[in-house]
Amino acid sequence: MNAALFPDPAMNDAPRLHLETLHAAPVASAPKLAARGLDFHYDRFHAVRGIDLDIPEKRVTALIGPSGCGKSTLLRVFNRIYALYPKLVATGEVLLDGENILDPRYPLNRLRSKVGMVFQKPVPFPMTIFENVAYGIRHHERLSKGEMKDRVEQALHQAALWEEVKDKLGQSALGLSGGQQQRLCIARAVALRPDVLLLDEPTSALDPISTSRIEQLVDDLKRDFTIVIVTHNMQQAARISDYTAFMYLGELVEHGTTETIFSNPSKQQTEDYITGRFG
Ligand SMILES: Nc1ncnc2c1ncn2[C@@H]1O[C@H](COP(=O)(O)OP(=O)(O)OP(=O)(O)O)[C@@H](O)[C@H]1O
Repeated sequence: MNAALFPDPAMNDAPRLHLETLHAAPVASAPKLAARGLDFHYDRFHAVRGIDLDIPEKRVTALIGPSGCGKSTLLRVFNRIYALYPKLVATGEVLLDGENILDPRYPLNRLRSKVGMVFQKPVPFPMTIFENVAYGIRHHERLSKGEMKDRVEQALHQAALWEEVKDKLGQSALGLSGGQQQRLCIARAVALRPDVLLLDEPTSALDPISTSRIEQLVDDLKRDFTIVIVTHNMQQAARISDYTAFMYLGELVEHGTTETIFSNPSKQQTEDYITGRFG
């Protein structure tokens, strides 16, 4: 299905979870990220099957589906992280701005700077808050001390963490709360100024208040980044995503605007899942 033909939910004034028919203009631009005939094998296990999916630019796309359906695998293929391990094979294409990132000639360094990832459990490096953010930047760019300071501050602002840490940048990141650590991981990712942010269940280890801060943050970040988020939480998908893709047993069952998927899905399986009849 082609997201370019979908109405653009972000152009609609209706608040989230207000499930009305949209009358917004279609998204005209080419997708930022797209899977074409994508398959993935863990050795002999065929985990992702024939996925065709368009991810629109500067929008939030949620990947939902029951445990083991391949959401995290698909997300990991989007930044070729699987390439670190033997016997893991992706075939087909993942196009980032039209270029196939699965092509081994696509430089991994470039990919890492364009596609950032945040994992389920926040894992700060055992170093200072400042160094956590600066570390990745040093791998990709040569900045003066002043430029680095500005860049770290900007990333911490973008991750809505600056006010809480500005007076303790030299302290260990391990002393932050779980929610703060996750925002630090988001700061680390956005500090590289990627085009795409992949979030793998970023709130599943967090309390409700931290979860709501991250959700608000995701809504803010989509001004600057294309976001793909894996979530088990249907309410969360409905609250924060513009598009939703429902997967089952490695296949993409249905993909559309979040309003359509939640109010008027075309497949029975989708309806059963979002209404909690299975999964
Ligand atoms: N490293 C691995 N080696 C072999 N099989 C794996 C590996 N990782 C995942 N799988 C299998 O691939 C399938 C998809 O897993 P994946 O983690 O992508 O699902 P998921 O939808 O993200 O699940 P969950 O919601 O529980 O995190 C599952 O059947 C899983 O057992």
